[in-house]
Amino acid sequence: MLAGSFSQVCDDWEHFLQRKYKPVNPVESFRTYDIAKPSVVKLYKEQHQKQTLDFVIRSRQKFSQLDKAHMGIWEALEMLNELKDESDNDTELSQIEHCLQTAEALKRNAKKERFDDWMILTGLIHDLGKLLYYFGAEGQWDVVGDTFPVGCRFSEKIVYPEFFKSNPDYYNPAYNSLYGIYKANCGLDNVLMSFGHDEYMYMVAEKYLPQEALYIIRYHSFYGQHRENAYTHLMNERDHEMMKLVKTFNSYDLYSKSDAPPDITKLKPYYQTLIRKYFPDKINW
Ligand SMILES: O[C@H]1[C@H](O)[C@@H](O)[C@H](O)[C@@H](O)[C@H]1O
Ligand SMILES: [Fe+2]
Ligand SMILES: [Fe+2]
Repeated sequence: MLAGSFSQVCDDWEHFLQRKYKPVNPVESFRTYDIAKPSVVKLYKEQHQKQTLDFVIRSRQKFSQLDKAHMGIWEALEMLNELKDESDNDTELSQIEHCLQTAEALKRNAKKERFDDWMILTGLIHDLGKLLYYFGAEGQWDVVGDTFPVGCRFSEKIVYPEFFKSNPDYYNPAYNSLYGIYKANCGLDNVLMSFGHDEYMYMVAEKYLPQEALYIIRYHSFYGQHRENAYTHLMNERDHEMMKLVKTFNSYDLYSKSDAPPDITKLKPYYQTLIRKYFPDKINW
């Protein structure tokens, strides 16, 4: 036990040094999974093993009821304050801080980029689905991390593709061809993604936000597509249009992680007003 935690401290320290002395190129120093924290590797090992088509169908069913809580957006953000995302190699901050960093980065560029205010709001709430962790998820592996389609071949472009070899679907001929259970260009609407905070928050926000915002929330962790373009064969026209927005959003989600921690109390009034414009006081989770 003691030896275990000692080696954990050593691993973390080594990771810290590797990151600290890696040449700082603002873009290249993010998502460097070749020098990942041990918690990140462990997370993806479990995620890739357990996210099967069957699991996704059951999780969607379980969480689409929205019977887990009834609360407001800011309340939800505060609840997320304690959560540290084990899959994230780039931030040690809590999730409320990450959400505010993303929103603030979008706000700073809003005029220049002509972002509507819902884009800023999307930054604020995009990771709120991580509350799943407190609502009966099985661990962090079904809450955080990059997402990918299930029911068809796992792309080699997904982080740690080798871990898919312990997923039973990897060996199922109905699921391991290029299209698997899907048709060419069927649209991501018709594709089942690994279950996690994106899909859950999409369900929670569905009644309240414009389609573009919902699309960003639903696919923001789909790096296999928005970064690697590995699933274009499943996309339709609408996906191509919408995916541009996801790419734009991603640079604010990712690169704001190096900004200074936000002053939560100072920012609260602005965001409460913005939240009120789109959401009622309390919503179903
Ligand atoms: O580790 C991160 C984190 O969990 C993010 O919230 C998610 O959107 C990313 O895809 C993932 O790489
Ligand atoms: Fe996320
Ligand atoms: Fe995020």
